[in-house]
Amino acid sequence: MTGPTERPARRYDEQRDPRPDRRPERSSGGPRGDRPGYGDRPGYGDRPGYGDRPGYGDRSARGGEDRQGSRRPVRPAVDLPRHVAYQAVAAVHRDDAYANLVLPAMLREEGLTGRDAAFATELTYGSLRHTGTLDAILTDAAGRDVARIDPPVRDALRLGAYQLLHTRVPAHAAVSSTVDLVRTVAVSATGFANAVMREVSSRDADAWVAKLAPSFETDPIGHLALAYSHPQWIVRSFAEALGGDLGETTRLLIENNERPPVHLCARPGLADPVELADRAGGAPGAFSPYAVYLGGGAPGDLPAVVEGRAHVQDEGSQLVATALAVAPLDGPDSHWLDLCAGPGGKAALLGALAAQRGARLTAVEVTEHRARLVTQATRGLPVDVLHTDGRTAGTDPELPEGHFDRVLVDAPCTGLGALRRRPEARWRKQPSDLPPLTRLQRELLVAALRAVRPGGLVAYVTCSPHTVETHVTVTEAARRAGVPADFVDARPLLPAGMPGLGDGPSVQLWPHRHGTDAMFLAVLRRG
Ligand SMILES: C[S@@+](CC[C@H](N)C(=O)[O-])C[C@H]1O[C@@H](n2cnc3c(N)ncnc32)[C@H](O)[C@@H]1O
Repeated sequence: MTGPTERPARRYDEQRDPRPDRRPERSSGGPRGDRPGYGDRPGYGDRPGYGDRPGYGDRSARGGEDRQGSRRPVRPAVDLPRHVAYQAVAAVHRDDAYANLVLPAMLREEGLTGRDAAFATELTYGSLRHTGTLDAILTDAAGRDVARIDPPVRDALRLGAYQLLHTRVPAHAAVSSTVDLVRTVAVSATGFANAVMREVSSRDADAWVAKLAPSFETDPIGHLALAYSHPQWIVRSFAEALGGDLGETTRLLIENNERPPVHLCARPGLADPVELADRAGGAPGAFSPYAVYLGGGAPGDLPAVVEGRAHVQDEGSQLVATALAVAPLDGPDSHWLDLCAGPGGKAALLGALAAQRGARLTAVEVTEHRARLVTQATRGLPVDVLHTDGRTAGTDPELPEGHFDRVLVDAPCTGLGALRRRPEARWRKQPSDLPPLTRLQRELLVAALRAVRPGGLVAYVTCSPHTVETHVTVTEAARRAGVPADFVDARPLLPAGMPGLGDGPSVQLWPHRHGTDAMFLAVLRRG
């Protein structure tokens, strides 16, 4: 069993690109001083271990002076990409921020583009994904539990260790830039940081895994968790959903550590995916007739997205929403319902399909802010947004019993199927999240079965493959619904020839098999 193999071909050697003139400043009158969200943000100083240190860019913290106060030539402190990566990682750990939200904002604010933006992104996402393994290595290298290292120093060391073990940044550059970074946040810890980084650099990633991971033979889950940086309970749940196949589980873990492409949905009747792919420099999707794959860039700036003819949406999400729309149905077919609609990706696709079919979609969302997002996402489409609790479906006069022909329950879930898109998520989720979520999932599905008409269809969807959120929830809800419900084979509702769909009747998509998020789909027909 080998360790992580992720080694981007990108070289980033600060020796070649020091950019001293682009160093961020945090002087009192400078642009950073009064900017919310960075060093002077409200609350920054309240957190133990973060706030009481010299801020980044403070010259006294940059190595311009030694301990005796004598001047040495001022060296560049930290290049802007590393600085931004550090700030993003610190915000994730300090403020519970989401990397995919804070990082783009920081990149924009700092004017980082192209290779610099790619490097900052790689460092941020990579070190967050690999946190579990990096922490085990840092604990060993430091000779003390990583939890006992000051948070700012710990974040800097994680970034440094990531560069050493998972990028082609030369070791000397990774070590010296990390020490420089530590100097800006905890000047007294530079010697410690230097020693830890040198120790980390004494082995490559595979050798560290060989040293620290339990053997695959005696503890396969523990081994995979450390080798591929996932919590053990998540590895166990993936292995279970994959029928105990640890080879496949390994491929999934590897895929979760890769940066996924952006997927667009060309809204049916409003955009042509081939044309959109041409214009956006992407490629049409492999499975969804509406999908376009992009290598990166800023999809929100594309004219088709700005004009509401396309939206960003994982191909798996497109496939499960489309499956509900194409499932054969006898009788009327004009009332569609999306019971968990926010922020509106599937409602937008279903709304566009409803427009072509003379149907109308009711989109329900319990959170006001997210209900507003649904309204924005579905503007111009035959969609009515209802800000209410979906569990009232079948009893609420606006969501009458037996009224709807097709119902989607895209249930709130742990999101374990989308870990590749949310680098920090795997460390935030807990097994204790499951019981309240599965109760809610069951109640929403029971409500959906009340609201659908006899003969009508309900699609139950999660972006989690955890069997408690998928098979157990569906089976339990069908049992408790109080109306008859039969499983429909969901496999023929996906594009012909799509491989790896299993034995049915439900379908589990996988990043390593299909290149999609791990979406689960079960389709029920009310008797
Ligand atoms: C997985 S997300 C749905 C994603 C959405 N279908 C899309 O494609 O953009 C689940 C949504 O259900 C909402 N939700 C949670 N509990 C709900 C409830 N009781 N009734 C209605 N919506 C609920 C959450 O706020 C969240 O927006």
